Amino acid sequence: MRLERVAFRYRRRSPWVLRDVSLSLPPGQVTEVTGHNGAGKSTLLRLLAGLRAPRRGTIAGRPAHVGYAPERFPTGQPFTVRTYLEHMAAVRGLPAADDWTGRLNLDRLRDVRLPELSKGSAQKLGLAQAFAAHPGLLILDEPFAGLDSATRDALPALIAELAAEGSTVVVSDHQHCLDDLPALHRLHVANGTVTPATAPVHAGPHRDTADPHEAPAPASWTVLEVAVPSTEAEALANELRAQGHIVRHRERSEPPSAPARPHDRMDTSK
Ligand SMILES: Nc1ncnc2c1ncn2[C@@H]1O[C@H](COP(=O)(O)OP(=O)(O)OP(=O)(O)O)[C@@H](O)[C@H]1O
Repeated sequence: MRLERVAFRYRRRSPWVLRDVSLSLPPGQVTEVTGHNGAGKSTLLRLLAGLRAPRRGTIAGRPAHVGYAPERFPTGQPFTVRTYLEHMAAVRGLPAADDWTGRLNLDRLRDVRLPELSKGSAQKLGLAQAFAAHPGLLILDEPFAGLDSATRDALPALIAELAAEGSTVVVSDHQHCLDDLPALHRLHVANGTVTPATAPVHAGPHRDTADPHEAPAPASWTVLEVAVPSTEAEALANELRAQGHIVRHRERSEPPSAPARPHDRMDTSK
């Protein structure tokens, strides 16, 4: 898929959101899109998905099947999760695919009506319908926002799986949850332009607001292991992520024994 000198603004006299954007998105590539609030990430994703047409320039080679999960999934529709996914499959001429509800931890909500879904569950349904589209192009707009830890941790592997099957995947993700994916391609949106971001965009405790062109990555990283009761894990993980830290989630049935002496602390620099 190729964008050639694409420019876009929402209204004829409003400011240009994107100007002169040229880029290629090959099959099987996962691309992370970053940029400040209001930079134009969602706009770029809507153009890629075909929901908006460029005012200038061309977009060529868009795959026939596009899966798109918006930043905020609309829940005003009069369906249950199950009937919504069945309708979407029918509209697309595909068999109803149940497996994505299971893989996105939505199974127990299959008979819940959309307006009754929590924000995170609605987000998962948006992802399920996008994955179920058998997409040659998968567009996910801030998919990690509002997800529970288990789904957040599972999502990169699901994205990588689709890419391995040949899908072109584009994800806006200001939390950098995809940084562990090998061969992740990065684009940065700023001032109406879209440029490759070559280095990993880690900028320490304030990653959410960091600009890769302004904030150098720290020289070294320390991995701390913190054990908390499961009931407190999600709140703490969200708090740490909000501060810009990278958080991984691992369940244990037994509490780890507390270190007996100060030098027993686990403090591993990498
Ligand atoms: N439907 C719309 N009509 C008019 N202007 C819009 C519309 N959607 C977005 N904009 C404007 O386009 C610009 C880019 O918005 P966009 O949502 O693409 O940015 P973003 O990088 O995704 O921001 P965020 O990180 O806050 O989601 C902003 O100035 C925004 O106000």
